[in-house]
Amino acid sequence: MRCITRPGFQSSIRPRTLTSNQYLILRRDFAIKQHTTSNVHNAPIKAKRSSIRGFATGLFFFGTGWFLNSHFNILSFSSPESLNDLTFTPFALTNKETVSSTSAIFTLSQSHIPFGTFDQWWKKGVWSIDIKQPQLQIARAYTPLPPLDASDSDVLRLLVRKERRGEVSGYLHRRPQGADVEIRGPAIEYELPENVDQIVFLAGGTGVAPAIQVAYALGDKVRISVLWANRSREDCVGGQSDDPYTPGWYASLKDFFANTPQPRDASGSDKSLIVKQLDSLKQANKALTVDYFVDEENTYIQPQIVRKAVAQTSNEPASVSKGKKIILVSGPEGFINHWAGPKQWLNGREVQGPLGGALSHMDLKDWQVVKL
Ligand SMILES: Cc1cc2nc3c(=O)[nH]c(=O)nc-3n(C[C@H](O)[C@H](O)[C@H](O)COP(=O)(O)OP(=O)(O)OC[C@H]3O[C@@H](n4cnc5c(N)ncnc54)[C@H](O)[C@@H]3O)c2cc1C
Repeated sequence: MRCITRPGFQSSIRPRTLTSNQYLILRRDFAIKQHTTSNVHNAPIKAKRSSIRGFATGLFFFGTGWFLNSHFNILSFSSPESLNDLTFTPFALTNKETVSSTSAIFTLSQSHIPFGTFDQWWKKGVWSIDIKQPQLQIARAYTPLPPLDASDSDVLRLLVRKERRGEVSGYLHRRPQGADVEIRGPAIEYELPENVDQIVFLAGGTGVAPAIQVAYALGDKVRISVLWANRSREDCVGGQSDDPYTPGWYASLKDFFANTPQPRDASGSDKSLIVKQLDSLKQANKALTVDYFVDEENTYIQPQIVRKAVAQTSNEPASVSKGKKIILVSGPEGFINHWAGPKQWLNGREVQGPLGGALSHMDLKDWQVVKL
């Protein structure tokens, strides 16, 4: 191997004993340096003074900036505490409401958050924020639930399932009330097109949160059919389907022998918080329907149910329904894969990938499918 000496290193291999010529050259170098540097002996003192002055000036500007920012929020663009999609900012966990044995709604707020921070986001479509687990330095996305009324429009309410051995969901469920939680975002997951007029939403578990966002964003303008599947009834207590599904003879027979629990009627106070929010959205939009499917009750979303939902919402005369028709699929990976096929990774980004799964075998005509 050839050994190359880099120019910067050449001075370090200068011979220890100098010839008279070399000695003269060194002296000349020293003389030139002395000539070009005025008052060499005072230089360290001057440098020290100017660095103190620089430090004091820096301190003054930093202190003034910090004071203005913290007292008047003048420099909000540089505030380390304003919510942004690059750095994490602390929010306080102000409330935790149990929904079921595995999920809860967490309310996160910040006392100085500017009024109306999320107003624009509620109109866009589906959006999320990231929550950080600080010990492991990992983050996961969560989908805020729309406000119940004007009083909670500047807080974030998140429906979070506690995954078995899940790092971030477990961390969040362990946080005591009043503790800080670090947040980044918001980030748009799916922007609703302008001219949408029909939506069928297939939601699995906490995948109902984006369905609630969409229903809230569209108000009473659009026909929406939400088909919500859960493993157990405790996640959707009191949820009554608008179009009750009649199980086939096989499921009925299985129910009979397996003593399958039947859906309970629930009074308003027994209803799960999510069912209550869906009910209040239905009050605001008479064209919103919700159907509940529960694994432990042997009710599942079936292809014929999706076909029916698509046909129902398509029954408008062509002159009335000119807008887009969209099927949104949201939930755990397995749920999305089953209905629409897996998403794909392209150049480090997750993209839709081709339509697969059960929906690819249906004649969906002009319906567009979006995987969330
Ligand atoms: C855009 C978006 C929005 C979302 N919105 C919501 C929402 O509103 N609510 C919600 O609850 N979730 C939501 N999620 C899902 C959420 O981001 C997390 O993926 C979820 O909370 C699990 O994260 P975790 O860190 O708790 O689990 P992870 O630690 O990532 O674990 C995930 C799963 O892998 C298993 N696992 C982990 N380690 C091992 C191991 N060593 N061996 C075997 N199994 C293991 C765990 O048991 C768990 O089931 C959303 C996801 C996205 C992408």
